[in-house]
Amino acid sequence: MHASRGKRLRVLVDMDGVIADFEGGFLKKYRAKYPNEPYIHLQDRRGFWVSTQYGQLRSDLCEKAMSIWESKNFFLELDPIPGAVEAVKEMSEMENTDVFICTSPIKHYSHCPYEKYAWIEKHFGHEFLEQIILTRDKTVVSGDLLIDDKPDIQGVEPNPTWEHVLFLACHNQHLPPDCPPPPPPPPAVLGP
Ligand SMILES: Cc1cn([C@H]2C[C@H](O)[C@@H](COP(=O)(O)O)O2)c(=O)[nH]c1=O
Ligand SMILES: [Mg+2]
Repeated sequence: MHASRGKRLRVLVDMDGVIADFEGGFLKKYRAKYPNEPYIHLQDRRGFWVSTQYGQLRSDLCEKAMSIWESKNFFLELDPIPGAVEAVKEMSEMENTDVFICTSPIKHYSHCPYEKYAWIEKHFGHEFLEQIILTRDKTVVSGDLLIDDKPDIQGVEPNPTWEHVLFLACHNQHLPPDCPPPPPPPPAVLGP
């Protein structure tokens, strides 16, 4: 459809959970730093926010979880999701197609923005640095498709130009297709 109108297809590809293994990298480093604390197996992950689910497990674990991705080298040392780098490179070489990496940095900015750039350079090469979009609000970015593992992508623009393609991840694989995420469960009631 786009090619017949002479228009190029613009694909926005998320980074964490789509091309970089945020969940696997988190769990590995969390268990190494807090070997005596409880943790959540990847198959038991529910909901986009790791910090929220760890906070539900025990309130102080929310901050412990956050300390992992706020640490130096967390983002830089993430493994690629198997096949993802190759797939994005292939897509970026397709005719009439422009690919951008569209990723949200954390607000604790000491390491994350730099490391996201360094990760892209390491896995895609220097040229690909032209194709990075760092934003906390993906709704204001224009594109045709946004491939992203977050089920609900919200921001100031109520009608983004892109169509959201939900990328399968451990935290969203139980959601029914095309449905908004369920509300969070009520806090667990602890016995006496
Ligand atoms: C799970 C989780 C993630 N974050 C941060 C980590 C990343 O910087 C963004 C997610 O970026 P994406 O572009 O939407 O993939 O969010 C966080 O702060 N807390 C969490 O629990
Ligand atoms: Mg993501």
